[in-house]
Amino acid sequence: MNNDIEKVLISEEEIKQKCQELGARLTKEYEGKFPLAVGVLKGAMPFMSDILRAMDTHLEMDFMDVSSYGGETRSSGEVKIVKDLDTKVEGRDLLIIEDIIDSGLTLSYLVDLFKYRKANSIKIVTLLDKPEGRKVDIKADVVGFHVPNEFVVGYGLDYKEKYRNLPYVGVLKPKIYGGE
Ligand SMILES: O=P(O)(O)OC[C@H]1O[C@H](OP(=O)(O)OP(=O)(O)O)[C@H](O)[C@@H]1O
Ligand SMILES: Nc1nc2[nH]cnc2c(=O)[nH]1
Repeated sequence: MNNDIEKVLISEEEIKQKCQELGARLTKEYEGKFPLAVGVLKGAMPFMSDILRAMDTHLEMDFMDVSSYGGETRSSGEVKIVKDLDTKVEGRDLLIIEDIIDSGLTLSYLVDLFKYRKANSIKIVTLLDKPEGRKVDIKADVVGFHVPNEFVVGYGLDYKEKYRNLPYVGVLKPKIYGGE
């Protein structure tokens, strides 16, 4: 699997340090509160696991699965709920955890949904931000790293469901896209 990677953009060590730093920051921001951390499946799973374990505060976890993409790398522009939360959102302080904001369609849909469901507050935390991909105006409150306008994989991010288990973020060799 590692042989399929052309270049590493963000190393395992850099991700570890960033999770500690952001976890400490969120610990202060949520002191005395009981936030509901919402992981957006599947990509956010590794980041959610690491950043929440770096937070020294009580919190609740739940998961949402929405899909804004077809089978491959291009956005269809559609967002649909594949799995909804089990938890009531009304009155809660939401901490949405994402792996990447690209077009912004996924998060824009989720923020509107959670506002409609009367969340008390909504904070967006994303490991990666790809500002050049934006199609709608949305910003994260907490960003780990900015990435260039390239398709990235690893640490939750897939290409055809593979590479999510890479411990770093990188770019695939061109032959992988053309090789099937
Ligand atoms: O800003 P956007 O252009 O909407 O892209 C970001 C979304 O795309 C990816 O999810 P995907 O729908 O591929 O599902 P996955 O997490 O299960 O891979 C990623 O995990 C984000 O949720
Ligand atoms: N794997 C992957 N999924 C994405 N979803 C939106 N942008 C990306 C990206 O660059 N890589």
